[in-house]
Amino acid sequence: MNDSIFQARTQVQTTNWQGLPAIALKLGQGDSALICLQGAQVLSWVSQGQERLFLSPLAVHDGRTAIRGGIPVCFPQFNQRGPLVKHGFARIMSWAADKAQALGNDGVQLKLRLKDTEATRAVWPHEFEAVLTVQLTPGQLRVELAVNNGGTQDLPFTAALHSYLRVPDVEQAALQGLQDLSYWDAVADTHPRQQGALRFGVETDSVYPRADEPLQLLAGNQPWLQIAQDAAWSETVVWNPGPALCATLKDMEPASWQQMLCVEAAAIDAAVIVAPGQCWKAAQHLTAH
Ligand SMILES: O=P(O)(O)OC[C@H]1O[C@H](O)[C@H](O)[C@@H](O)[C@@H]1O
Repeated sequence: MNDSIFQARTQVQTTNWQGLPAIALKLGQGDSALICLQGAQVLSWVSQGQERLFLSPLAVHDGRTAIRGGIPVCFPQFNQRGPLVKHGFARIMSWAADKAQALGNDGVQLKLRLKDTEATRAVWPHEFEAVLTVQLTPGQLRVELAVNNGGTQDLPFTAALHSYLRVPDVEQAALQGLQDLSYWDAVADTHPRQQGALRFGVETDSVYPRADEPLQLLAGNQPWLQIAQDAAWSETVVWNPGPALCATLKDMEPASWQQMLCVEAAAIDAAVIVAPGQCWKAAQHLTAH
């Protein structure tokens, strides 16, 4: 699929990832992204010649299992905070892609849609349309989740953009910007206050309130990524399984925990409620250094 509205060197191609339908975006400047229709999941983002997202070499690709890596969309339930499958059904369903559109001089935007079906209504009795908008511009990836309530009842949900960021070595990484915030350490089940930057090496699973300023992820002492989230994402979840939990995850190599860090834009502590006819939307913005 090449489109004349694009600059000669901006490319949009239908392709596949491990046999699953996918769309590849590439800018004239060289940055690229790969989006799988299963889950509307961004699986790859290459900026300045470096892969910025982690995708497990053992990720399952059977079309019905959650894909380990990239940016899974958790909707309409985060984790096991409700009766639905873990992290909701959106990540294991096939979304429909609109035609890609040009964005500025050298950018591209792709919207993917998921609507209620008989199967979703059977487990979650709501009429909805979720729209994931992926915007790729030089050095930046912006991912927005919108949820439209097409029904006559309030639509309550929790959600997250469960971004798996690739890092050269998580034990040499630091995440800045969450200091002084009180958070829930889900591993210890305690509510401490964050002292300084986050460092990694053991299992980390923590829920922070959203910080006012963008977060900075350092690799060694070098800036690696900036992570920002719109205010409607009220929480940030930071997850790394560490060596012990990673060894038990069938779709991760034992050492994979060293190459990833999940920094998730989340709306989970209180359910979002969308009134009939209304829309909720919020984006996560990743900027490569
Ligand atoms: O293995 P998954 O179902 O993809 O979940 C992976 C992780 O997601 C989030 O980060 C949660 O906070 C973790 O508790 C969970 O283990």
